Amino acid sequence: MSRLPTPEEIRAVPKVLLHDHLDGGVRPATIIDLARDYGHTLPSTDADGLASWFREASNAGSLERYLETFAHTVGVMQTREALVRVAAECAEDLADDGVVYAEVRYAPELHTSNGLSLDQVVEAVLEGFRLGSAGPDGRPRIRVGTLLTAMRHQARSMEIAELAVRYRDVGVVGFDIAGAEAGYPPTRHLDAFEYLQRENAHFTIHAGEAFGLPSIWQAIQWCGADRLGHGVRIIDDIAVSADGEAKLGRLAAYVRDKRIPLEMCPASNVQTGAAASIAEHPIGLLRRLHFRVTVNTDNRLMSDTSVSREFASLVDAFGYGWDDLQWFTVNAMKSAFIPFDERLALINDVIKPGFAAMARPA
Ligand SMILES: O=c1[nH]cnc2c1ncn2[C@H]1C[C@H](O)[C@@H](CO)O1
Ligand SMILES: [Zn+2]
Repeated sequence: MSRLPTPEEIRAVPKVLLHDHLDGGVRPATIIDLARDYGHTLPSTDADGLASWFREASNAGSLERYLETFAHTVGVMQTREALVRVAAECAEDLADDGVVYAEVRYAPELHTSNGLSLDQVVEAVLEGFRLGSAGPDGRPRIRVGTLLTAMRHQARSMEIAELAVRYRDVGVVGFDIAGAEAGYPPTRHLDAFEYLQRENAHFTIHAGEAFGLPSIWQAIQWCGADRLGHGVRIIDDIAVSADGEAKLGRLAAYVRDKRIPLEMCPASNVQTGAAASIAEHPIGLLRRLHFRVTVNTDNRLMSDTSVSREFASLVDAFGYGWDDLQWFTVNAMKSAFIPFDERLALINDVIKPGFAAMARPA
């Protein structure tokens, strides 16, 4: 059997990230700087101590408790300067990890408590991504598209959907809803999703993470989601017999047949209790059954992760090789919210040559 990809090799290949929260990936040292400037009290003022605090507090076993940690990132992301800095550093960190295309999401409504308007929040983040994407020669090292998230327990989704459409030609590529899932079904925001469909706009929905099949069913069949954020609970609609044969229910079959992308976030799911461990994560079964699986970070700070680390942990748990990692990457690029010709160019000109050079060195 050929040698498995090593962490360094994984870092070197071109990767694609579709599900990453801006406020879940702030550098600990930056949080400390900003908290000092804005008088925000933190659980630790030492960068390593703060990093461990986030990791441990996020090992909560429930999505609701996991989400409480965001008070310490969102709390320091309330000015234009802070947002530009956090977004620029996010683009740099992703590019350093070898990510060539990323869709990064955040909820503009969470960043207005110091008086910024929703438009000012969006413009600050776009400026940060522009600055952080440029290499030393000025040429972009990474392409970052933004998804605007509405919080599912609030009632501002229509406003945020309109914001996403307003900024669609200058870097915002789609819309999402996030936050506690139980008790806040996607259909609560049906007017926003119907508006986006009339506008020919793209959106994903966090569904099937902390709640089961009804959430996934609503996201797809009522709301018209292009992709599913997490979607792990789709396995509740798949019966696997003792000999390994899988029988798909109607919803699981629909998701697979329609090639609906699943934005899987293994490390995050273990922390929130959506999966017991990486080795038992539904991604193993779903990959085997050829669902359109993609691999994502969700919150790099809370999970102390990166796309490369997620891949490395899957290599460890499932013995994945280069073909699997390329398959996840091409799946993600195919599922991105940028135009088809641009996705194809990244697949043919960047991703495939990058993997070919690594898997079959000259
Ligand atoms: O995995 C998640 N599920 C639901 N909501 C989430 C997850 N990760 C982050 N969020 C929330 C907390 C953030 O403040 C918000 C916008 O990024 O989205
Ligand atoms: Zn998420």
